[in-house]
Amino acid sequence: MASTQITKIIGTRTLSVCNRSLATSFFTRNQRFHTSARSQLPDGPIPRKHERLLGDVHSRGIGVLRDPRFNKGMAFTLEERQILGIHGLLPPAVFSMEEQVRRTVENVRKLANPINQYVYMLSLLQRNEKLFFKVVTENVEEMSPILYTPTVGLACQTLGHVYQRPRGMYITINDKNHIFKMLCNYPEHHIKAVVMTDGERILGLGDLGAFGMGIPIGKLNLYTAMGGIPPHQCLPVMLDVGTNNEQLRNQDTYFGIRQERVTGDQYDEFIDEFLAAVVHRYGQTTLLQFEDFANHNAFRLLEKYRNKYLTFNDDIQGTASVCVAGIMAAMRITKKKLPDNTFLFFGAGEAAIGIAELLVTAMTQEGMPEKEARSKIWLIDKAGLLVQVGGGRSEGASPEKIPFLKEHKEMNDLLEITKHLKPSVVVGAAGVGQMFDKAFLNEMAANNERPVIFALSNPTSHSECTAQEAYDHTQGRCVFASGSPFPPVSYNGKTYHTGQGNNAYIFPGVALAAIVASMHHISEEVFFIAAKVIADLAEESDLEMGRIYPPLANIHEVSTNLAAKIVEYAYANNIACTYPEPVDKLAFVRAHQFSLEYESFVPQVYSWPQQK
Ligand SMILES: NC(=O)C1=CN([C@@H]2O[C@H](COP(=O)(O)OP(=O)(O)OC[C@H]3O[C@@H](n4cnc5c(N)ncnc54)[C@H](OP(=O)(O)O)[C@@H]3O)[C@@H](O)[C@H]2O)C=CC1
Ligand SMILES: CC(=O)C(=O)O
Ligand SMILES: [Mg+2]
Repeated sequence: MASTQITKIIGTRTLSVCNRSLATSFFTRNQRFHTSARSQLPDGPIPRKHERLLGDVHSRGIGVLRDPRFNKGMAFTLEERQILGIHGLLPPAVFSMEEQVRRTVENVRKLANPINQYVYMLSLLQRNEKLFFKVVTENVEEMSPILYTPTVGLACQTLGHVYQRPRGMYITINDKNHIFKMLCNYPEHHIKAVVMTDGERILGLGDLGAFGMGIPIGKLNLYTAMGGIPPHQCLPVMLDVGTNNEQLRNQDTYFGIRQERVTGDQYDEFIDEFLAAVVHRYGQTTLLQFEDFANHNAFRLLEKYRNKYLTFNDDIQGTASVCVAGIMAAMRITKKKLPDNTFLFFGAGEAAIGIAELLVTAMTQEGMPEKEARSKIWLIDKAGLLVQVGGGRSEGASPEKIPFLKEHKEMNDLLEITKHLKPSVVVGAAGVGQMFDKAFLNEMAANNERPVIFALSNPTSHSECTAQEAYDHTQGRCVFASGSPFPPVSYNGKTYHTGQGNNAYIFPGVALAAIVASMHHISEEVFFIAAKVIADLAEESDLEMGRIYPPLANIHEVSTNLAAKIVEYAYANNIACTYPEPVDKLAFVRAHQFSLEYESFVPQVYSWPQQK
């Protein structure tokens, strides 16, 4: 023969059938085939670790259809059906992925009830992963309210009914001292990101215990749909230490441990052990995202671990970033500089304090001394305005509130405070719905030509006001954003598409960068960079229609560009461990993203160059 014919095989299943070693390499390299891998592979039996990894890959026949990572439903071609031994197991028609996407969207629309839509989509994920992510990514504005806020809140509240199949890991306080062994039960070996919650502050819905698992699952679905992070690299975790929600504990469908929350040293040791076990199992640069922990744990755990692990708190830092981005973009409408404003926060928790701190950074970058920047920011908590009152208040204030305490008389009525302080920017982040009423919004409009009003609390039922209310009661002059999405608003013959001030604009891009660059840790500066990138990506046409964020429909591209900027920062500041440094950061990021297209299972033939 003039040239040696070999088979280049695309598609892990066929590959595994022909050559186990090659399949191992193929799979561990994120489904990118390298011919050079052949010589690097050890002979003999594949180590146990890979055996499990390849467990499903060996199967032909019905197993292919039952594995969501490889199933294409009726998109398998006749040739593939024959090769894989599934011919006859499907109806004869062959549909394209585009047809499948269209039909899925139609089916979702037919289900008017959001929770049914959520269940439908999650069962698609459990059936056909590629199709799920293709549908969500290409229809993100329509799908995000179903898979994320507000419906995910409802899904968490009813998770006992909605639960279908295992996803992620449930680790309880009773598993202390065994967590590493438990992690070894997880079938994926290449986890790069863990999103975990203990369920104590789920959105604005309070303590939902183990039902809070809906949130890490939802966030990680967005990692892939909005950031292109491969789903097999993501692990959602519920850290179940009990729940203080007695009603929930007594529900017959409740599936968490039925006891009050464990606190103190036991809790801390549990979290410590979990984090150490994760990095022991998956490596020091595994990203650890804290999500929806209660305030009393969130701040201190962030302080404890921020320089020890690759970690961030989404509710504090991600929210800060997206809100400051929104405020910066809003300044292009109000024509003010940040230091020209008075900021008032309704709420002084994770979200509000995180935003306030990043605002201080932003104002100091504009040349304002820190003390003066802090003087521009006022916060309200359950006890009213954060004031010092002869030092009495500071005794009770948590450490993160102290830098914002003011020497001022006590006040606790939002309207009175607004009349008195005349803020130009108000941010609602207390998790209490309907606090921005007509009188309050009228007052904001009376004091400002373009009042900036953010109603960040989630889900929609906890939003401080609706978009329609904000426009109606400010004569259409407000600059509005909300944590949960609102449909377009009509006021005085004009339609406004309001922006979603949600950390979903931040965490997929930050996580993508952290993963691909194997960042050592995530500094505060990363969130400031992210805020600037997102603020700049809002175009004049967005601002004109009332939207201070780039359209959610573009979020995959937005996250990709954001990640590239952060990767650049990471290499410039020596916190990237991936070697060598890529020249083209954007191309580097794209090369790591999950492909939304089906892979072919048909072997392709090519020739080696003729040997002389
Ligand atoms: N849009 C987004 O991307 C995000 C939105 N959020 C939303 O923000 C909300 C708050 O979250 P988070 O900051 O983490 O929660 P926290 O529990 O940390 O903070 C809540 C804050 O609101 C204050 N508060 C509660 N009730 C009242 C009241 N009746 N009057 C005045 N203040 C009150 C609390 O006061 P005290 O300190 O006295 O207890 C606390 O300061 C939630 O709805 C959450 O969904 C959160 C993260 C991201
Ligand atoms: C969006 C989010 O993280 C929250 O509401 O908690
Ligand atoms: Mg959250």
